[in-house]
Amino acid sequence: MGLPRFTRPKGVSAESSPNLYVANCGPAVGLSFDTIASAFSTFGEVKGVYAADESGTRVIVSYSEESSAQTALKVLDGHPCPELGGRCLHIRYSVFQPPSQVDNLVPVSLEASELNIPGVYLLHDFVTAKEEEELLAAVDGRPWRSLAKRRVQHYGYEFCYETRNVNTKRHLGELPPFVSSILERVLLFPNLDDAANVVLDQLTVNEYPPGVGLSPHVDTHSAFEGLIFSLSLAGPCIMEFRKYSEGVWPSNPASEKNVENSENSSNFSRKVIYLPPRSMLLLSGEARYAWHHYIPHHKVDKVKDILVRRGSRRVSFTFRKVRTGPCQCEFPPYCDSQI
Ligand SMILES: O=C(O)CCC(=O)C(=O)O
Ligand SMILES: [Fe+2]
Repeated sequence: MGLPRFTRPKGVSAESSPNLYVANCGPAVGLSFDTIASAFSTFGEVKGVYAADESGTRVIVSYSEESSAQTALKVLDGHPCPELGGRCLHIRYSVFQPPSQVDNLVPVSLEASELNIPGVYLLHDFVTAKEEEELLAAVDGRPWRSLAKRRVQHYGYEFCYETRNVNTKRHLGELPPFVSSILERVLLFPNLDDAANVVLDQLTVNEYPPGVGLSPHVDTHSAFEGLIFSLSLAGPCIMEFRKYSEGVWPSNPASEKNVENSENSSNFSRKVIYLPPRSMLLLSGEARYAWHHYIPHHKVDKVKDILVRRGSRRVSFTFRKVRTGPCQCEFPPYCDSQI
């Protein structure tokens, strides 16, 4: 049984609720959940008794009616309870805790192969710490454009966030010299069928402050070709992949907002990977065309039971090839060129 999402209120004067946080009570002091439910049912119908935390000495008693919780609190708080071996309970109203910012509930993979999504690859230490420093210095020497929550730079072609597309008629010029060695190195990526065809001509640099992520999206099929490379620098993050059942995936940015923090994940599969600094992610095939990618807006991520702080910033370099004709991918339900 997972822990319920009810906790002890922070202040003393919490609002009344049908859920009680009961301390000095639980399996670790010899009281089973059934015994506790039976004692508390004197005051009304008990919906459930749950561990409040891992201690075994604090429980949540959940009543059907708020009035039952009020009576139980009045009678039992600070008084010995004869039905519980005379124990003196400490009771407060409990409050509903929204889903944790940190605990994503989906285990975070360290390797792309664990995800079982065709077309996702991750290479660790794609650049050295020195190269990372140089790349950061290079972009910090160029003008940033401020968006609502993060800063961006575009090279090759500008990406327009309103249309989620690029104006192919407005070429901004070659990609800057400071990424030349990266462009050469991506050709050596072990998972490319036809390296000769990889001529990346668009670069978006994103700078995320702590707690800022990116809404779930698929890079527009008609805007970019099939390979998307993303280099993570300066700070880590996690990336979630979502595959929506056909027909329910959000087809426009406005509806994406509604699903961003959706608890109702029955409409999509979720997989999560950890992106350490200096790693290069490749999205291709199904991963690029049919899965949304999403960076949760966390300051801290839970990775294999370890809390990993995002750092003062994360800077990503996303390399793509601008598409000149319609997309003819094998994923028509997800393709803006084929709907
Ligand atoms: O920051 C990243 O790694 C991903 C950026 C991204 O998905 C995008 O620019 O479309
Ligand atoms: Fe993207």
